[in-house]
Amino acid sequence: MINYSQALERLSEHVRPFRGEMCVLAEACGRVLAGGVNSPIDLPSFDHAAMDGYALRSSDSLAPGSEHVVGGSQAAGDVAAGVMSVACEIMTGAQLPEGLDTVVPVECTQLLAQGGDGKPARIRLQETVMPGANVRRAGSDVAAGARVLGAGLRIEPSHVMLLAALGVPRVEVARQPRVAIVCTGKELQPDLGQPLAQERIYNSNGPYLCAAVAAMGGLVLSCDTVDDTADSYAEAVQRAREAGADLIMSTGAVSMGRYDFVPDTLQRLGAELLFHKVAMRPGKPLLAARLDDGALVLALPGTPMAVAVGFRFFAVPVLRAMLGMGREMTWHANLETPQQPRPGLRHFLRATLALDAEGRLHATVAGPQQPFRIQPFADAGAWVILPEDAGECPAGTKVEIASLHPGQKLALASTALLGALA
Ligand SMILES: Nc1nc2c(c(=O)[nH]1)N[C@H]1C(S)=C(S)[C@@H](COP(=O)(O)OP(=O)(O)OC[C@H]3O[C@@H](n4cnc5c(N)ncnc54)[C@H](O)[C@@H]3O)O[C@H]1N2
Ligand code: MOO
Repeated sequence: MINYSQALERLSEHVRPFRGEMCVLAEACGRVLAGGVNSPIDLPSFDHAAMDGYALRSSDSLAPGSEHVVGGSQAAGDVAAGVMSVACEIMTGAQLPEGLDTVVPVECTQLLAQGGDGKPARIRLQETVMPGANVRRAGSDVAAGARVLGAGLRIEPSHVMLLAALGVPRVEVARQPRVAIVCTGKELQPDLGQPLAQERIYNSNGPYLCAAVAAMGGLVLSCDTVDDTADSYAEAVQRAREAGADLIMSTGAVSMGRYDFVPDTLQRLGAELLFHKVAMRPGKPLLAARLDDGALVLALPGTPMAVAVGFRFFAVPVLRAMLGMGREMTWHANLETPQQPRPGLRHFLRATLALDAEGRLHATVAGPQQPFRIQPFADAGAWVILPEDAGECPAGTKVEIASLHPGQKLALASTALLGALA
């Protein structure tokens, strides 16, 4: 049986990063940059005041008690005043008049005289002002031409703020992977609003995969529920292929049972089998294949945690590679709960994370890890990954961890210590 690393490598050989396409900024959140972005402008684009007050010349006295004639007023959005040789009333965000280079906050001044228009005419400084104080220099955040975001970055709201500030109206992003989902099983009830017949179960894998694909930045083309016949499955795969799927994910019918028709059906469709059965728990019966038009098929075992593991540790790397995102960072934590994994299998365990007072990360593996149980998955914050040769793992063992949710950063269990770790 193939091990996890070999299986992933075999799959990855068939994935190339997708071409880029232009996307307007308003729709770019969650998309992945296909190329780096350089700043077209300085940010800020002009020297401006950081406080409401008065702009001064640092060549004049800035000592407490010094008096200054105020010769104008400048607000954010005002066209720059010409060269000034006396103080100027100024508002936060306003351009500094040429010749002035320092701003004193209004509360650090005393108003001595007003003009007929009610505007300040003369002030006295009450505190020492440092030359250059309270001025935000042009380019001090971002210099024109600087690389601000790199290719492979998933665009988050913070990136949208930066790109908007730079006046970037659209960005080049990787084309979204098109994913079709096929859930097999005559026991499945896809309509969640309907009461269950005694012999049926709600289809939870389908909605999970739809949500997970979308969270990873993929495009769900379809989510079919089909019965336990090879023909229905073949037709659903064929439909997905014709719709232009890059990745077809099915659930169920891939193990040893009488109705486990997936391997034979894919072969009948002319697919190249990449592997079937991976030395891991849960999700061992997983199968990967490639159709002759290049679409990849991940046939996940139907058990809910086999689907979760298959998605997180096979589909996510594939989608990342299609999106040009590169490999994920590896994180580690101290194991809180001793484990005796079965030798030769890679184990993926649902766990919660917490930080201790010294900032060390600890992982507590949820009690029994039966693969049909969904509640511990919903309660978890991360996966603990034990390699095939982990041996006995006492408490305190340093273990690899991965974020529970695809496309998401690690979430800590302790609400007091919620942190951005990745
Ligand atoms: N004799 C053996 N039996 C089994 C083996 C084995 O090695 N030898 N492997 C077990 C393992 S491990 C798994 S995982 C399952 C995988 O079986 P299938 O891929 O054929 O999946 P199904 O039998 O169709 O379903 C398994 C389980 O999951 C439920 N299910 C299926 N689809 C959904 C869905 N969309 N939403 C919610 N739940 C779903 C289904 O009702 C079954 O309970 O095989 C073991 N057997
Ligand atoms: O792959 Mo299975 O999920 O261990 O029952």
